[in-house]
Amino acid sequence: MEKNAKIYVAGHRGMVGSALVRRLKLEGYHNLVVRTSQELDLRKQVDVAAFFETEKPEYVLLAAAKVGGIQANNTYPADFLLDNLQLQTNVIEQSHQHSVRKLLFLGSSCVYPKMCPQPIREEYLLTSPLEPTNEAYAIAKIAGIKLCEYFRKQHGCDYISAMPTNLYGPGDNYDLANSHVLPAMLRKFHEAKMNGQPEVVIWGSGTPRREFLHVDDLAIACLHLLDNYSAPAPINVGTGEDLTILELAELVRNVTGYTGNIQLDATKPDGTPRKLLDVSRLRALGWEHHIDLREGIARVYQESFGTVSSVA
Ligand SMILES: NC(=O)c1ccc[n+]([C@@H]2O[C@H](COP(=O)([O-])OP(=O)(O)OC[C@H]3O[C@@H](n4cnc5c(N)ncnc54)[C@H](OP(=O)(O)O)[C@@H]3O)[C@@H](O)[C@H]2O)c1
Ligand SMILES: C[C@@H]1O[C@H](OP(=O)(O)OP(=O)(O)OC[C@H]2O[C@@H](n3cnc4c(=O)[nH]c(N)nc43)[C@H](O)[C@@H]2O)[C@@H](O)[C@H](O)[C@@H]1O
Repeated sequence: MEKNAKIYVAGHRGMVGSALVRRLKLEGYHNLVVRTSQELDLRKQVDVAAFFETEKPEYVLLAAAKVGGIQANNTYPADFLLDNLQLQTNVIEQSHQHSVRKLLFLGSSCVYPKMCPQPIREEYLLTSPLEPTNEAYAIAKIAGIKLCEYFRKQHGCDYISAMPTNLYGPGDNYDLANSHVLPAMLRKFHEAKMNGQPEVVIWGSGTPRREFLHVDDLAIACLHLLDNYSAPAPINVGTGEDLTILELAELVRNVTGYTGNIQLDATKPDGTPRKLLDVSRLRALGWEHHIDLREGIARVYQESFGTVSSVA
């Protein structure tokens, strides 16, 4: 991308969108277009069309979405399917209508089948059933991947799809009911330490394995893909390393300096047993992650809770 290119970052106040804006500015891109959801509800087709007609962006980074952790996905499946289908379809269609030069669509590792061989290669998409707790969100994301693929096939549009693993970083959601596991654990362990609580309860069996990537590493990967990737297939973005939820809890306990016990709540769902991404395709393009998980958690803990980690 040229440094003066007009770039629309959809979802710029979110965790991913704000990381993209920080990285774009750092790399000297200054012609950025942004709108909050209050200013432009991307679910409204007419408003999205008017926005593209006025702004005519050259590049689109689609980081707006309805996002949440396992419980939010499982509780509000109609919202997750409908909101995401509407907003992504409007943005992708209007990008075509207004001759956007390149679009990056953000999917998620949950698009892959529940019982995928590990590590997950991009070609495993749509080979067997999805994990039920996030089926609605995954179906919306698969529709987005396919819409990008089909616009490329039918109209020659340079639309690409990145599949990030579970992300964390500045600007994460810390709501205990709707957040992802890492921000939830940071908050739970921090509050337990501050309040002198004897135990912290974490959800499920503790045995599912997850892979975590700092959102600043993701932002670098996204810009790298915009310059170096042009193909219909989605491309995985992750570290290629995972750990169990119980191991993660021990890591977060250690970072926060909490000394109490960890209790498991088996009434809560585990979700998919494992979703480790095969990141060889992206590595072959010259990208590697830089932020180690322990270092990243310590950094986020300090930024979000104003507390220096005991192990940083
Ligand atoms: N978080 C993860 O672990 C993770 C993992 C893999 C992939 N991803 C993908 O990364 C992308 C961004 O996720 P995130 O974690 O950054 O989510 P987030 O922090 O919740 O941010 C989402 C953003 O989307 C915007 N948005 C939502 N509904 C909208 C609407 N109707 N109209 C306009 N804007 C709307 C919001 O804008 P306002 O702030 O203005 O309301 C918000 O800033 C998503 O596509 C997600 O699938 C995330
Ligand atoms: C990246 C996102 O991943 C999401 O799946 P998924 O990794 O299971 O989402 P998380 O909500 O991060 O949960 C990951 C694992 O951590 C366990 N866990 C333990 N304690 C907690 C807690 O306090 N809060 C939360 N949230 N989990 C907790 C949870 O049961 C699950 O096994 C999908 O639902 C989304 O669609 C999206 O793809």
